[in-house]
Amino acid sequence: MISFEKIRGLNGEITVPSDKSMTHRAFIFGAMAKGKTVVKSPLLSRDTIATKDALVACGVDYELKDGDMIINSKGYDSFLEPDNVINCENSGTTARLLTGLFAPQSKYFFMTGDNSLRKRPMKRVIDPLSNLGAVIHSRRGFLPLMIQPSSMKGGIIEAKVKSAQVKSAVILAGLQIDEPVTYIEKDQTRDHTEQMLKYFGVNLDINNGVIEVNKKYQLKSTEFTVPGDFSSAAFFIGAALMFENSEVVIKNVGLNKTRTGLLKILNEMGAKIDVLVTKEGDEPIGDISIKFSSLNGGVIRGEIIPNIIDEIPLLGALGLFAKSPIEIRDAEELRVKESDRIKSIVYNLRVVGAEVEEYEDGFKVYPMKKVNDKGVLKSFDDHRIAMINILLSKRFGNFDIDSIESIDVSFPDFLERLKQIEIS
Ligand SMILES: O=C(O)C1=C[C@@H](OP(=O)(O)O)[C@@H](O)[C@H](O)C1
Ligand SMILES: C=C(OP(=O)(O)O)C(=O)O
Repeated sequence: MISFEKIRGLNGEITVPSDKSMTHRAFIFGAMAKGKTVVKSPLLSRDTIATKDALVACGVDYELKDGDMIINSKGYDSFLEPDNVINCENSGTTARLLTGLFAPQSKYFFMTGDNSLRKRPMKRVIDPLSNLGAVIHSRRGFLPLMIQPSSMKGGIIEAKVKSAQVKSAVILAGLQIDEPVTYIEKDQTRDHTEQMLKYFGVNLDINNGVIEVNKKYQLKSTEFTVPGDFSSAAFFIGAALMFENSEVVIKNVGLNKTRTGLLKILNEMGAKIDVLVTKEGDEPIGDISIKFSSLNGGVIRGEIIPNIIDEIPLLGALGLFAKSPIEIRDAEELRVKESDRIKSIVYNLRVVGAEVEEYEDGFKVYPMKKVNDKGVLKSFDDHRIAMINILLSKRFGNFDIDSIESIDVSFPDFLERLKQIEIS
């Protein structure tokens, strides 16, 4: 059990850890490319280390030097067959992307994960990869799974779920297959795989949600710098809007437009947010400034949902402080994250005293009327829920949290960085 003193606000300039999604991909692409790749300022957290360790098991060399990851690889045609089970730990991105990477390898791979990951669906990647000829056995669509040698062929895959991980798994397989592989998604999901492949010398044909991997590609080794993680920055953006007297600048954040929907939503709700782009390009970077502002509520649904998927629980917490309810719909994907994030956020907002309605695909949070005297917030072993609980605990001062250990998945030094800008 842990509790925090109440704070009054946040003030100052801060940076956030490097992007988790981009670090996973940089580690994977660096392993696929022949030669030496330098990944500058990667995120070193439980999730990204799981990806690196899996690739070390395939014979790829990773060396950390002054905070940069130096990858030496003979290329994906020379991966070794791991002689043990690969543990993807807590990381859905590791499990889904590596299933796509390994499926065409004509080797045996055994994969598992921690208690949370073993409950998360893998059928969503097994089915499309099997349609391309992969042979994958799983425990009823969940980890553990086994990939068996097969001969994969081209094909057209239509997205059944709004998931960048599924899209990326199909692309990673497609890059190793001689025949064309096409992936069609109706709702745009984060496109780091497509954008970052350009840095590794691969330009995919992309048109209106149709992504074509036309042939087998070899990746070129390169140098890639990972910017700050927008989803981690979101906690400071949210905090600045939860604590009056706040004024925060978050430096060097990745601003890929398939990730920053939260800014658009908050702007529409009346938040004072400015963005200064410091580097244009396929993966733009910039500084985000936020001043405390009171928000109007609203209904959020439709195609923006995949863009804000990891920030939705935080939006729920902001609903407590808005002038009218915040309602989220079309977000059923939240139910299969590290925890059932609809259940988790609804539970915690009720602990602090909020009126909340739960729906199969979302929730509705009413503005806070009366704060409960005390209670225990639960993190459900979910890093993003744990960080929201820390903010709620510091905002109200009278709630304990059962555990915050899970934050090492994406933001190991969250408390230390928050402390740098706290006004007590
Ligand atoms: O591709 C990625 O790096 C991710 C995609 C999203 O998951 P889904 O693909 O399951 O939506 C997101 O929630 C996760 O944090 C990271
Ligand atoms: C859902 C998340 O990650 P993953 O799916 O990689 O476990 C997340 O970081 O919020």
